[in-house]
Amino acid sequence: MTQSISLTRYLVEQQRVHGRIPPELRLLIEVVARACKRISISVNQGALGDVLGAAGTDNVQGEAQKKLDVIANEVLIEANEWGGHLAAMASEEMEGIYVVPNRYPQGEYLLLFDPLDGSSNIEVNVSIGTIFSVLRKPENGGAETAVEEQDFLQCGSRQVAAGYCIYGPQTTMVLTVGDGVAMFTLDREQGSFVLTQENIRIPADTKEFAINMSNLRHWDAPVRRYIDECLAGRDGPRGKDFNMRWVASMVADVHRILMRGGIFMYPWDKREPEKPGKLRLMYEANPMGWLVEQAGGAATDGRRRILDIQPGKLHERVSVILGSRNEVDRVTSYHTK
Ligand SMILES: O=P(O)(O)OC[C@H]1O[C@](O)(COP(=O)(O)O)[C@@H](O)[C@@H]1O
Ligand SMILES: [Mg+2]
Ligand SMILES: [Mg+2]
Repeated sequence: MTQSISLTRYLVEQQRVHGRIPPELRLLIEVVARACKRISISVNQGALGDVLGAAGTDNVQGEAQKKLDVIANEVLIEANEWGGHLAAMASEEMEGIYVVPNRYPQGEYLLLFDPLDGSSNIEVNVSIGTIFSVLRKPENGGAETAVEEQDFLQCGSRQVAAGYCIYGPQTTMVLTVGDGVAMFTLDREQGSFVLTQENIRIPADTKEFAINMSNLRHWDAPVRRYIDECLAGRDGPRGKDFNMRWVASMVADVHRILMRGGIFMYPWDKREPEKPGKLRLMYEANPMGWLVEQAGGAATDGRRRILDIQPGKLHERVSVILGSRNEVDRVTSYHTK
């Protein structure tokens, strides 16, 4: 019988054998994974646990919060604030950054998260997830300097770890520390994440696209052209039929793309022209963009590599095109030519 490898063992090997991550980062990822296990329990309780429905509050983006958005946010903060690995956290559900209180040991990392992605799917029992990104606190004055929002405004290419946990038929954590993408499935009997796939690769070509088609009339010409060509199928310029999937949980759509390829798009559209996109750069597009690149795919906003975008603010939005490399390159070329 082959021995199963837990997330903890995988991370210890990344640290000790391969020297890819320092011990503090390993411990930080383990705490995030523990928090995700806790969130998974709440998600599974559903109607039994009084966790469904609206929280009755709005977040900083003016979106109505679900009870689970708030619960997941609290779980992540409580699990991480006393561990000693973090200087501060930022979340989709909090307007400003959360600086680790000085009664707890201070660390060198910054953690960003979308505590519950795909909130519109909570009540209908469709996959949702937690997305996270880890940056290093910039060395702009030593460990004693107070951390500020400005410290978070780093390009995605500076991430030191990123991942998501999807709460679906299985609870699965997908992670990169910059050396490929690994997947861990939660073994509920053992209570631990077990390595179930390493070195995930996204095929360069695909016949599957993911976009919210109801926004078609609002799209810009390059996106419209790309989708029109897909819809024309084998009779059109692409010479092949395409399939469409849209879960409306970015975690679930990206997970499918990591497992079997595809392209995901949430582009800029004319409804709110001053808004660059719907999705958030720092805790949705950056971690997902890095995972996809680490699996051999690509991620752009139509013109720029997502990971090269310099954020101007914490909750910055961005247009997102990611997945199978040849398709992303094609849509990007439609924008730039
Ligand atoms: O409802 P729409 O417009 O299809 O948008 C779906 C997209 O919005 C999101 O739900 C936004 O994330 P949140 O649920 O964290 O706000 C993505 O996960 C998803 O891809
Ligand atoms: Mg989200
Ligand atoms: Mg969310």
